[in-house]
Amino acid sequence: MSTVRIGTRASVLAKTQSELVAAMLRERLGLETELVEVLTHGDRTQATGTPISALPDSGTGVFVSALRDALLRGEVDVAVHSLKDLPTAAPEGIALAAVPTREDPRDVVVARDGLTLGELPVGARVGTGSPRRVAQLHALGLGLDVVGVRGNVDTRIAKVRSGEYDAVLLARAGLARIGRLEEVTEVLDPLQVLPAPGQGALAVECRADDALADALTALDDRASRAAVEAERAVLATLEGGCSAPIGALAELVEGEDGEELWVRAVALSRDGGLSVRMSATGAPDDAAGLGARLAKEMLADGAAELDAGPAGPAAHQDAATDPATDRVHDA
Ligand SMILES: NCc1[nH]cc(CCC(=O)O)c1CC(=O)O
Repeated sequence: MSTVRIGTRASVLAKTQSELVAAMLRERLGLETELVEVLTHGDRTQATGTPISALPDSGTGVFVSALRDALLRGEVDVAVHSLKDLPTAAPEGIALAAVPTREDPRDVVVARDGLTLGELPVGARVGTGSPRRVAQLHALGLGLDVVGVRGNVDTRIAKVRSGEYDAVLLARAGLARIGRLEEVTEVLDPLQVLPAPGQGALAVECRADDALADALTALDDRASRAAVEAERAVLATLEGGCSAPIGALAELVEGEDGEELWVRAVALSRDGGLSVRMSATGAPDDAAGLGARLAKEMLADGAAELDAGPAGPAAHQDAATDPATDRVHDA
């Protein structure tokens, strides 16, 4: 077979993730690979300084669509994304060929002086562009001053080093992949801060009609796929009924009758003052059904009303992300 062209964004994290998938293709399938950098709409606006909120397609998938376009145009054969950045709608002509083994999905704190969130003084400046993180930070009740931040992982950490922020929140997975785990000063318990649906997982896409789709299933991890299917079903169903920030995490656990999928989810008001939190267990092969049912219960239990309240502090920050998730803000 000829060389597999893997489309990637130009950021360090994106290239590292694409190289990870390239290595799997070489080692497991004996394929030759080549990384092809695709400049996305989001990357261009970052360079020019235009806020993402000012873009016509602000909301979902600013960083995703350019890679998919390159795939559909035949310029690349594989696209690698952070799964949490994908819109829930399935794209025409593109297959989610593999979800490789997921990294630790939890959020982490990178704070000055090795501090945890609980050790930061009242009024400390904590940077995040994610409404999900903003709402959950407020819900902790620590009196933190939550402020918007943009830029890639490096830039965000640098803002703690320079003293501009006392701390930033990031996905552990991104730091693990770029070899910066030593920056972490606290790993957040999902009981307090639930990650974004799909966080820590990669999405390996190809053209639906490409013979490569079959071969790529060798990269798929069953447990990771089941977990993210449940989380994304929670997200898709909640999105249908509210625009509140959402966290969700599913894990395979050993139940009385064998393997079970355990899903936890939260929807919050933007200021974190109100939340609907639920969990459920079910069969891993009904992951999407499980997630959808959980989300419907959440909507019935008040999640549908969450976005009706007055806009909280999240309304004042840089709207760098989709209202409900971490999608769109720069990796
Ligand atoms: N939305 C940005 C984004 N998309 C994926 C990751 C990290 C890697 C991952 O979650 O798989 C990040 C950065 C972050 O949230 O800290």
